Amino acid sequence: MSERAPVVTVDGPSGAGKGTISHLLAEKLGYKLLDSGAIYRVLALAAIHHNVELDNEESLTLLAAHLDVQFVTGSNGIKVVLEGEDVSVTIRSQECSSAASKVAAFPRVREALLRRQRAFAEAPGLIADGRDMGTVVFPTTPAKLFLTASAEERAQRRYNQLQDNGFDVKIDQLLSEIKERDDRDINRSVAPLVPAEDALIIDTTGIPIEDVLELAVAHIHKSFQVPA
Ligand SMILES: Nc1ncnc2c1ncn2[C@@H]1O[C@H](COP(=O)(O)OP(=O)(O)O)[C@@H](O)[C@H]1O
Ligand SMILES: Nc1ccn([C@@H]2O[C@H](COP(=O)(O)OP(=O)(O)O)[C@@H](O)[C@H]2O)c(=O)n1
Repeated sequence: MSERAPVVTVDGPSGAGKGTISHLLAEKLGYKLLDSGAIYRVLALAAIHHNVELDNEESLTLLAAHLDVQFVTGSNGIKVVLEGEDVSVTIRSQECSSAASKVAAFPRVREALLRRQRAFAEAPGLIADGRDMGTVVFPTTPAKLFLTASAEERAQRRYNQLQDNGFDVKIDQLLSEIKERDDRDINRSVAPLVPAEDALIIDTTGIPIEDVLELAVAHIHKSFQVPA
C-alpha cells in the first residue's frame, strides 16, 4: 500500500481524547480529518433505518459497500450526512455507539470500508482518528499516536459532553457501556483495539488537553524527520 500524503494516526478507546486532539492537530498542521468511528456509527444508523439486523454480516456488508455518507466541511465543523440527512448529532447517541461497535466486529464489514477510509489520505496530509488507523488502515505511516485514560475518567468526560449536547445520560450506565464497548473492541477477531508497535502511547488521565497536544506535536515532528 502506498500512502499519497503524510498520515498521522490517532487510535484509542472511547473518551480518550482522540477527536479533540485530532481536530486540534488538523487545525495546527492544516491537514484533513478522518473520523473513522463516524463511518461505523453511520453504518449502524443505516442498519437501524433499513431494519437490517445488527448480527447479519452479509446484509451489513452490502449496506457498508453502498453506504451513502458524506462529510461536509462547514463553519461549524464537519457535518455527517447519511442519505441526504444531517445525522451529526443522532450518531452520537448511546444506541448508535453500542450498535457501531457491534457492526464493526464483522471482518467483511471492515473490509468493505477499507478503501473508503484510505481515500481520505490526500495532500497536504491526514489526521486519521479511530481504533485501527495505525495497525490496519495506515500501517506504514511513521506518525502514530495511541491515546488512553482510565475508564472512570473517560466515562466522566463522555457524561459531561453528552449532557452539554442535550442527551439525558446516567454516569453508571455510561461507565458500564464504555467498559462493554472496550471489551468488544479489544477482543474482536479483526482489527482489535491495540496500539501499533511503533505508536506513542499517551495516558491522558489527569493531563490537560494542551499538554497532550504538545506531546503529540513533538512526536509527529520526530516521526516525520528524515534520518540523515
Ligand atoms: N486530556 C483531557 N482532559 C480532559 N478532558 C478531555 C481531555 N481530552 C478530551 N477531553 C474531553 O473529553 C470528551 C471526550 O473527548 P473526545 O475527543 O470526544 O474522545 P474520543 O474521540 O477519544 O472518544 C470531550 O468533551 C473532550 O473535551
Ligand atoms: N477505526 C475504527 C473506529 C471505530 N470503530 C468502532 O466504532 C465505534 C465508535 O467509534 P467512535 O470512535 O466514534 O467512538 P468514540 O471513541 O467517539 O466513543 C467503536 O466503539 C468501535 O467499535 C472501529 O471499530 N474502528
